[in-house]
Amino acid sequence: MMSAIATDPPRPDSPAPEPGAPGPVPGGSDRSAVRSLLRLWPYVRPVRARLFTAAFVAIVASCLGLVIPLILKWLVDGPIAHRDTDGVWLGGALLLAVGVLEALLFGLRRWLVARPLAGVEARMRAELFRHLQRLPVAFHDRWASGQLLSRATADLQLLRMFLAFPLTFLLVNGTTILVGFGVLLVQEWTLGLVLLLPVVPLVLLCSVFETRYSLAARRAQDQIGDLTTVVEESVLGIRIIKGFGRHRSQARAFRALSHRLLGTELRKARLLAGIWAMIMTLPELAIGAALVLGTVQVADGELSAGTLVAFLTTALALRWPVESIGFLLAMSNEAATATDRYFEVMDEPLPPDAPARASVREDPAPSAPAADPAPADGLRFERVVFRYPDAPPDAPPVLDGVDLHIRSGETVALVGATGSGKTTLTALIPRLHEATSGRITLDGRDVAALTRDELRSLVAVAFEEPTLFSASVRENVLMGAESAGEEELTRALRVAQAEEFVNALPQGVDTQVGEQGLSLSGGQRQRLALARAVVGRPRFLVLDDPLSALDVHTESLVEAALREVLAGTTALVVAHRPSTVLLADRVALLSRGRIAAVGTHHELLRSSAEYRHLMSGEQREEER
Ligand SMILES: Nc1ncnc2c1ncn2[C@@H]1O[C@H](COP(=O)(O)OP(=O)(O)OP(=O)(O)O)[C@@H](O)[C@H]1O
Repeated sequence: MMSAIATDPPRPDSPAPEPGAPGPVPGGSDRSAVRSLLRLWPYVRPVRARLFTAAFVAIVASCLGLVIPLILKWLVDGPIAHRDTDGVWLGGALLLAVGVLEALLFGLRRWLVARPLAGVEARMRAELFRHLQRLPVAFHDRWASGQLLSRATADLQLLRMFLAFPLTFLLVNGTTILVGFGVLLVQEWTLGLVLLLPVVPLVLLCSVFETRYSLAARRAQDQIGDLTTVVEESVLGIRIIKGFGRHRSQARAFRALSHRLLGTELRKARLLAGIWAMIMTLPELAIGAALVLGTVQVADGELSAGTLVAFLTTALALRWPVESIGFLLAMSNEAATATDRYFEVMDEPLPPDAPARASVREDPAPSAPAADPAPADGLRFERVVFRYPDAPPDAPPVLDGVDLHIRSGETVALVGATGSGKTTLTALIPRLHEATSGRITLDGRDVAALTRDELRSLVAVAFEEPTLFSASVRENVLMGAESAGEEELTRALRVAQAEEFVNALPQGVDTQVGEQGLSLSGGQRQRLALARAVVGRPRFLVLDDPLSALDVHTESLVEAALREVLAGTTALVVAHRPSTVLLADRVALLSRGRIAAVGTHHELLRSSAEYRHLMSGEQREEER
């Protein structure tokens, strides 16, 4: 994955804007938080009954709070005015009962939503992970890993919080405000209208706030992704950082990013503080005005003291629902942004399993009839062109018409200058990248027409940079062929000359080799990766310089064992060293995007100056 800073999909590696600068928001001006949030419905659907029940319970609980002013009115105008002690006790008991019931109902609401919403979060995370696993390598080349991590963690947490809290409470508080104003207008409509006065300016302010806050929220969430990338790279690259004494520059990069994030968070806080100040001040002013007017009306005998008490208590009970709107909107905005970020990844189309491209091709190769595939035709590249999707448009393709036939059972070494496209060519066989044009056939079958499973069962790969997972040696090797038994595992380890060092590990093949196999040496990791490639006795084997990290002695031992494996398979082996080249029956020279020469090692030494130059190490050896 790229080390990069992301803000603007679909190029998540574009630089983040400066703090304060308007950040890009997906969908541009027509982005709607509601439309974004509606996309969560398929995930919420299975738990809708619980969510609606919880919302209903919360509405009942919240509206119960509005009964308290009515009891107070009855208390003031009735028992208190008539000095009826029993009535006062009854009123007190009623108030207590309503309060306790309200608390119990809010507790029930929380119980109702907690488990289902954790389930929604887990399901969304699992689907994101599954999608990420199936997205093509080109996608992962483009996206910074921290951006993906933050989507899978922080953004999904935000979504769960939104579903648990703001979603319900926007509904609950909205209903409470409506019912409350209804009660106020019924009690004394003139005073009710005074309280309604701030509504228009508040709605306008909220809509301005929403637009500004969503920009800041998007920027903050992208910056968290950038920060995650830096932390992840600093941890994974700790050896390089220490080896080159780069702590300070890494710390500087981290500080710069966290400073940007701080700026964005402060902007969010300022926006929130502004809207909150308005949301708190305007209703307070209206309540103050209503209090003065109401007191005058009571003094004039136009209004009972109980009604005024009930009116003001209802108005005060509505303070929290009104005041909460600001941060509920803020949280909803962040959730909408998190939803956008989540679906940016989920909307990335998956490559079709077996594209129709192969079957509708206009120029089928005569050597590979689709209806009757030639058995044991080996591996063929036919006019294969490949250009990286993110390469500049004027750059020449990395592969520009590769033609090569590796006969069944043959091993061909692929040789070329560094950067000539050898790794790229090998990556096209298991379709880690799709060829831009041309085709690759395995025993006459176009790889583009094979399903991923078929392809994986035919081809095994080992790359120069061996990746091991935090699992046991056994699990790492058997990843190459899950059905392989103990015998196959031992054979594969023997071929890769890994048996001895694996047996010396504390728990042998059951030893956990840690994240990226960091507890093993480079050569040991490379041998386990090689064992993984050969364990399933694949029909086609693709090895990208698999012995580069081995010492000369181990290399010759691995080569001797590998010869046996290669004898029974069709293989393409990227080779930098003459010793690896000698494993092959023939050598193909990749130059300027094409196969410039094919022949045995000695034929090419005679006929190709470029090959002689590349193999000059061996020449020196021969001279010696
Ligand atoms: N993900 C990518 N996006 C764009 N260009 C890429 C990408 N990966 C590799 N390239 C470019 O493609 C070209 C071929 O790279 P490749 O890794 O296939 O070369 P190679 O022959 O295997 O090199 P080496 O011998 O050094 O391993 C290089 O110019 C490289 O910069």
